[in-house]
Amino acid sequence: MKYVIGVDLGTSAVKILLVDQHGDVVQEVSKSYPLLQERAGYSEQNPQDWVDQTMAGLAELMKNFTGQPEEIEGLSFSGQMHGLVLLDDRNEVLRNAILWNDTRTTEECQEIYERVGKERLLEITKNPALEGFTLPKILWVKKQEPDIFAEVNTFVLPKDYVRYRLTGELHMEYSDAAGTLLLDVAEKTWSNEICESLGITREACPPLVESHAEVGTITEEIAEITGLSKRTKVFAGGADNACGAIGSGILEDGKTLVSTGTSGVVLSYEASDEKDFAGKVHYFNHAAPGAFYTMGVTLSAGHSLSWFKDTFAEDISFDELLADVGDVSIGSNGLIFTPYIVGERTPHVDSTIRGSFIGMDGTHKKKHFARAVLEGITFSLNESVEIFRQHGKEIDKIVTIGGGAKNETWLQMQADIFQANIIKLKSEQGPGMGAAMLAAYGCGWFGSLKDCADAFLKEDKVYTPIPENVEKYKGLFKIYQGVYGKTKELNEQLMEYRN
Ligand SMILES: Nc1ncnc2c1ncn2[C@@H]1O[C@H](COP(=O)(O)OP(=O)(O)O)[C@@H](O)[C@H]1O
Ligand SMILES: O=C(CO)[C@@H](O)[C@H](O)COP(=O)(O)O
Repeated sequence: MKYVIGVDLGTSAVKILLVDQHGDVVQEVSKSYPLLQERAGYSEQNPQDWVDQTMAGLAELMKNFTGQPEEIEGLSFSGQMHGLVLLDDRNEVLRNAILWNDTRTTEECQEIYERVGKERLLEITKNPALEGFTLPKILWVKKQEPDIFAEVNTFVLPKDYVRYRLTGELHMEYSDAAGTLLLDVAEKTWSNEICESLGITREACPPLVESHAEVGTITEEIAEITGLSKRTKVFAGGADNACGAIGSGILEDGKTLVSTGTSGVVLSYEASDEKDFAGKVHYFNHAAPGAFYTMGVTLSAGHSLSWFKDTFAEDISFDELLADVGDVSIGSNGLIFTPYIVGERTPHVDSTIRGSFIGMDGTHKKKHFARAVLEGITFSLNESVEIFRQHGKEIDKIVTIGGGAKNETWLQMQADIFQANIIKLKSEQGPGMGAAMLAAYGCGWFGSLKDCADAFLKEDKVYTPIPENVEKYKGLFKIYQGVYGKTKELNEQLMEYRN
């Protein structure tokens, strides 16, 4: 038998899938690492934690693998997007990575608009300046940590760094480069204009490759530590949402995906770069050759749920926490949650807004709060679904992936709130599967990613909207939408009290 490995470097954990030639997941290993939140709005991780946990995960997987290491022909990556990893001239890491959900860079976003121009930025990158993207983080380090900035030789994104440590080769690929705000998305080149306007040297931008490009093999040292063969080919991989799209078969027009990982994403396939969403949703290069995708992002989807669990129910599992949410009626007995616990991106680009529980009542128990959290996250995602519908997209079927797809009540809730059939695949690990598929395609097992998707992806269950629930949620969604405007000013006033 032949195998490939997909490594998904998520925000909560690295998830590693061993996938056989038929597309069956024969082993799955997950290793978590901490999120470092030193101050409100800050979010960092130590790149060494990613490397250590990836090695540990690969070693565990190989220990349980009964075949020969050489049967694993290829390995590829999916990675949390936008995170800034700064390297010196020996490719040593200069500081903790600043992540996609870090919102300290509002001033730098303004600077980008002033120097490049809002319209011009949208023309080149197809995206607005958002705090989470990489370029404002580079500018923040330049201004706030000049000594570190003086040492910078190059910058990469999270999975690029881990791939470098496995192969000794340093690259970035287009789907992740698109999220830096330094790429000319249509031309697929680093933008000289943006680099020059903001004083970033072109040499700091790493070489660009396609997602299915073979970039090297496992080094001897890593082969020894993990048990992998040093002949295993390593392919560049893609941004986690691009890989999630591949791993969910979002490879042609009309296909939509919802992901509930740490972030939440509603993603739609685009055959060209020519649509105009006026920057309301992100517009990036797909990891499938020549294609694109658009997406709306909820900054704290699974993160809201894990925050709630860690704060109020630390000692129980997600399954225990959610065991009785199905007994609570729609609307959580008059309780609404907005998931803005680190600010928001879609539809409200706002780093100051924070979350709320509205309608707390003396009768509410933990199960009401837990259900309200699920409902609030799903309402937030529905705002992205609405933007797509307003731009003419027909959305009657959505593939669902990510940690949140493990819960049946949540999946039915998605069907009722999105008013669409929700398709759960056999594996909810879309990004890891997408990475494995890039390796399978790169190894030449299939003529196209679409052929690979047809062979690998299997539907498990479909959740259809229940008309009575749909009606109830329509009213609640309107109330939810009102909360942002009513809490915006209050949150601005609270700013001075935040650490
Ligand atoms: N059994 C479960 N039921 C519902 N949600 C879950 C469950 N297990 C994990 N989650 C949610 O999934 C999130 C992690 O999803 P994942 O796709 O692995 O994220 P990431 O790729 O960002 O690391 C957690 O933050 C948590 O909220
Ligand atoms: O910032 C974005 C997309 O623009 C996030 O979606 C990150 O890519 C992190 O993904 P997860 O860890 O939640 O999968």
